[in-house]
Amino acid sequence: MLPSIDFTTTQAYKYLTDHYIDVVAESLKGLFDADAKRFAKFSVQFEDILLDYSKNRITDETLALLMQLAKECKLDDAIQAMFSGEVINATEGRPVLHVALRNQSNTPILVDGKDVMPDVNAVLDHMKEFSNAIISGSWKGYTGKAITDVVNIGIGGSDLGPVMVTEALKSYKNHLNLHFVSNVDGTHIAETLKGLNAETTLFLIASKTFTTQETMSNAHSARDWFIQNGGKDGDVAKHFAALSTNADGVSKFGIDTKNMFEFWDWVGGRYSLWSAIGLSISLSVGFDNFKELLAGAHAMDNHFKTTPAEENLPVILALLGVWYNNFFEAETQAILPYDQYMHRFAAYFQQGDMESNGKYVDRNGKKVDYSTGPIIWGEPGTNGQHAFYQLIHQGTKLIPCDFIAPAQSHNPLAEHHKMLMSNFFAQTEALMNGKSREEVVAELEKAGKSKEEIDTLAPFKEFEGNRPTNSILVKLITPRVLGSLLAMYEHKIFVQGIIWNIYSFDQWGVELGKQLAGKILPELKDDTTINSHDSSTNGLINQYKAWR
Ligand SMILES: O=P(O)(O)OC[C@H]1O[C@@H](O)[C@H](O)[C@@H](O)[C@@H]1O
Repeated sequence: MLPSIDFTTTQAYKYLTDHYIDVVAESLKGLFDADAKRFAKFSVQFEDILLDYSKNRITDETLALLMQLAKECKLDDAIQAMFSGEVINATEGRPVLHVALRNQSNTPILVDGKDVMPDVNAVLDHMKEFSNAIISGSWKGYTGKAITDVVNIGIGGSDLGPVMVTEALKSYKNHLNLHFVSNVDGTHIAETLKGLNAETTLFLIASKTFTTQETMSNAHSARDWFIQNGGKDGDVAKHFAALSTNADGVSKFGIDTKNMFEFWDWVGGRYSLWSAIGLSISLSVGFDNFKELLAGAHAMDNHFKTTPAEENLPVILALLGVWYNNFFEAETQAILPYDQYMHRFAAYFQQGDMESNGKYVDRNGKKVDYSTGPIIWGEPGTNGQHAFYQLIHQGTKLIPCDFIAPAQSHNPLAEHHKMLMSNFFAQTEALMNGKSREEVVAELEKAGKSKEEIDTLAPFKEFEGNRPTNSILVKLITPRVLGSLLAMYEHKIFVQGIIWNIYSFDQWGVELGKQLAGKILPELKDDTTINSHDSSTNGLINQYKAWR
């Protein structure tokens, strides 16, 4: 059982409410001027990851109060409850044990009194054996040729993680061509299959439930394509594998359960890249690198479980997020990786964070009267700079940003990486310091502008600064570092869910749309005029029918 505490009734929350008034009056620039040790004080290193959170609108007291808040919300008990396999996903009646999937120290983790580690390890062994066979070419397609292309068919958590990681680790990639099909829009699979050869293509049907409409439709279309292109029913086993918790569904589809890579209902979809759902990752970068990814996550799990809150990366990030979300009323959180390989990182955590903490009902079933999960968004730097940073610098909204960058590049071309990094450093400095009226005026004077021109232009060129950022500087994006980074954000989300007293591991909010689509689909079969909905929905459906 998770503790259930309304964080707005804690002592710490009351103190933070008063303390906020003082902090709002402070400038980050002033806080840095007043304390030469601010960076040393507000930064923490874990292996090859340095988190600098000094450019946040906090003081020693803020941090102490946020830590007190975590304590009053019984965060330690909640962490203990998750790692020990308690049923903390209460609305689905399940434990939450993605940490078991990367539990490289193999300590027993019990679910209903049974250690899950032997099963976890057996699937990892199966993934290793299969990956090696496909990569080495010893696994042959139906005409005796080796596999050249792998198509992962899945959506949500069965897509976003594998896509993001295979992109982030592209420099570790082998000769296999990876493709990902998620959208039910036929364009996605049709465009993917163009140019593929059925003799050398392997399909991974990735679905925890094996019932998801998009994935099942794409899987059936893939099988039809396979048969139309020369494969026989009996050849399916050589070209289709399933990653799922649903053995019945898999065999009904016609995939040999020998080619099924199992996982369990205690793995949430958006936390499943560490499970069999990660098979595409293992195929793309090799099993050893996949294992390194798991090892990095495991190291972060241990850090999260055992490190005092003051030094604990996920806890610090989470509490800073609460500070902005609930006191500064920030609505969003930007994730800005200065690494092209990580271009799907923010998209991945859109699901990770927003599906976990986008809830307005607390763990007592009551509607909350405070703000919960933020809107997560972001694009890689420097592209974002030339698109939406205007609003971050001079807009009316406060947008806390996480800047992430590797000190070393996998592609050290000429001056590229230095240029990239100069932007990474410059942006957080600019957001913090801004540019005062005096500086603007001096610059315009130097450029020879008249007094009148200066008076007109100056307000537009001023930056008030004081905009908070975290800098996450890593040595190099390796599988291990990536694993740690991902686990760091996962645990951040967990901590915030505990503070906000919500259930972070269900996703009932995605069901209603699915249900209604299920009702509407039969209505689209023929051209009968529809009048069973509101006038807008009827009007749209009927116009669609007229135009199709
Ligand atoms: O892996 P499945 O069962 O096909 O589910 C895919 C996705 O389906 C969505 O409906 C869920 O909201 C996601 O959490 C999930 O990842």
